[in-house]
Amino acid sequence: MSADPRVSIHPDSSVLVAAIAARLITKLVDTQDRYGEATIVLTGGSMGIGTLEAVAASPARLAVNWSKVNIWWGDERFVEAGSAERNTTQADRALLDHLPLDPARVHRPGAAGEFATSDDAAADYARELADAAAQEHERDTSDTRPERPGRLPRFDVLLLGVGPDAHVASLFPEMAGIRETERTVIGVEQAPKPPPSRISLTLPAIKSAEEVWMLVAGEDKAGAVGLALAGAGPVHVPAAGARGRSRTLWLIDAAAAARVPQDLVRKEPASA
Ligand SMILES: O=C1O[C@H](COP(=O)(O)O)[C@@H](O)[C@H](O)[C@H]1O
Repeated sequence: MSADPRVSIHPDSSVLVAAIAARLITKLVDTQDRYGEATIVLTGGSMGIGTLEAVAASPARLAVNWSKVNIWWGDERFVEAGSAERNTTQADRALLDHLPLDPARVHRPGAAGEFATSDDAAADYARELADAAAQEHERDTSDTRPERPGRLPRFDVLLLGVGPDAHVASLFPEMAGIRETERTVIGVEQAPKPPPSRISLTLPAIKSAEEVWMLVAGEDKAGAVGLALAGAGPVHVPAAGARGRSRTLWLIDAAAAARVPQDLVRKEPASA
């Protein structure tokens, strides 16, 4: 089961990242109130890192118990550890280095130099996810949390940027990765956006998340957003396939919203 998309439009990218940060902080606090911990899947790219910077700038971040936040990544660039190209390095600099996280809960995908190929690093990340799922299943004796045995832990919120070509995570249009139905994580080679070697969650793994939030700004993304929301197929428009089990939220700015089908746009009440 997956949730139909809802669209929320903000005037520009700076309002957008501040609004996403506020939502994210609230979501983490609410989830921790309910379950004692919360799990997020981060994304790279302009909006992913902009959102983390906005969280770092918000005094409300102190309301979150960061030592009980589990962190995963939807994709990573398969380059050397510490490279500024890595989504993890950028996230560390933007936010994670400044938080009292529990290192055991921060799950960075492997790097070139640690693994021979992106496939090897992907297989290792898939194992780490499956281990976390098994531990979660053993730990979870309460009846408040749905039973989720399987190869993936519960993802409370999964963030995704969208490229101008409609790629999400490192799932690019027409490439083999977007058609993957069995594995949870794949190695990607010859990605059209540099760097060419990457690791990515697959669409089934993305769709296991409770909530998927699509973060998009800029007029160069308007075509991709319009096609994704008009019901295009995921092989041509990967963003169209990204859905959460209980919520799919498109958080976008006015420029990226230029081609959103009108019936999906939430009408704001007329101002007094
Ligand atoms: O390369 C990547 O691109 C996408 C989109 O990035 P953006 O800068 O166009 O917002 C990003 O979501 C992904 O994590 C990243 O690896």
